[in-house]
Amino acid sequence: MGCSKWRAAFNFGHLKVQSKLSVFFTMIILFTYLFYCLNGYCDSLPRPVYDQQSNSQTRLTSSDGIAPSPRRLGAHDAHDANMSIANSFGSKKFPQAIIIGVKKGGTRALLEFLRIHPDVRAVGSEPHFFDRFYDKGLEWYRNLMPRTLEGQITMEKTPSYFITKEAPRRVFSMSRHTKLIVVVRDPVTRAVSDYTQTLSKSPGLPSFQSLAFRNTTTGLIDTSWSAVRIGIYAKHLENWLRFFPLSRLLFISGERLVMDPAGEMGRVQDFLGLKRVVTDKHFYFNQTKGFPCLKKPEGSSRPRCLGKSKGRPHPQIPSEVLLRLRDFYRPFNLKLYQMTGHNFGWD
Ligand SMILES: Nc1ncnc2c1ncn2[C@@H]1O[C@H](COP(=O)(O)OS(=O)(=O)O)[C@@H](OP(=O)(O)O)[C@H]1O
Repeated sequence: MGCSKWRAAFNFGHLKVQSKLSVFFTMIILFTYLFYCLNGYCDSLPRPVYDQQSNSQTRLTSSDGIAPSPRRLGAHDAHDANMSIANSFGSKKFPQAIIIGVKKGGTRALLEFLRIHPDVRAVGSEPHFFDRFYDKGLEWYRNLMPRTLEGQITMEKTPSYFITKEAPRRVFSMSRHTKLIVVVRDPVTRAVSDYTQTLSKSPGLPSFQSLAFRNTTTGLIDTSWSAVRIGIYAKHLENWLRFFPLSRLLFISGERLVMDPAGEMGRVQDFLGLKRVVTDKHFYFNQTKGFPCLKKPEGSSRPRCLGKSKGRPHPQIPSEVLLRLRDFYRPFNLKLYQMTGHNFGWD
């Protein structure tokens, strides 16, 4: 009985076979569309550019800093689904600006602060293309980049580029117009910070002083220890200046980035030709962490500080060791001040 009703409803006998077929296919398309909509896939329809831009600001990354991981977001998951929309628009470009150093200078803080700017899109993790993965080729590198819309800047940060001999030539051959940002920090504190990081991974590490000195009695510094070598900024900078004019480089003070993040961010935005969108309104000083944190980091509406590995306590190093290291760095620091025309006030 039921079957005959259906038969009657779908009785297209008066139509030609061709018309029957076209009605049949139309219904299949309609049902498929309905099925997809019920499952939430209709969201992938094109959206106005304004939406794409606002979504692009909430992109997630795998950074070790303040960007939340997709799983941690929970209630925001529905919102995340829209992010793939933003990602399917725009195009992947080579970075126009790179934070090339220095390790432990405050490079993560700088990148996370920049990422709240709507015209900046950056890779969350460190690509290490110009030092470790250069043989993978430029297309591999470009594919790592987020999609950008007209007027947006693509960025990445890999602090080891600054000390990599081949990096300046390689970056130059990608584009001579690449803007380079270097976050420098007192080389003595930087060395201790570097040591603290290694110590956290290998608790049995020898003492700082036994690694820093080639000979403890003469006080000869071991420049082959990377924690020391990285801090000879003037030497590394010479390599970059063989390929790039000084005007293509911006030096950010790691100390000022902590004391006055908005001030340093103003300089970065000017250098990148961006509107000064990131201002003091975006920061608050977190007393517990002892560092500035973001009121509203990218991809989150809640205030967030950088992760535990950023801004951690340093082990106590004997003051005579630090003084000896300070003496060692002084001439190189002065050279850096001279080369950059900027006194970082470490001496
Ligand atoms: N806002 C804020 N919050 C937390 N930490 C901050 C911030 N600004 C700068 N810093 C300093 O950044 C240091 C880590 O530097 P990097 O991010 O360049 O390290 S890394 O090379 O990527 O491992 C880290 O070094 P440590 O203090 O030794 O942990 C911090 O001093």
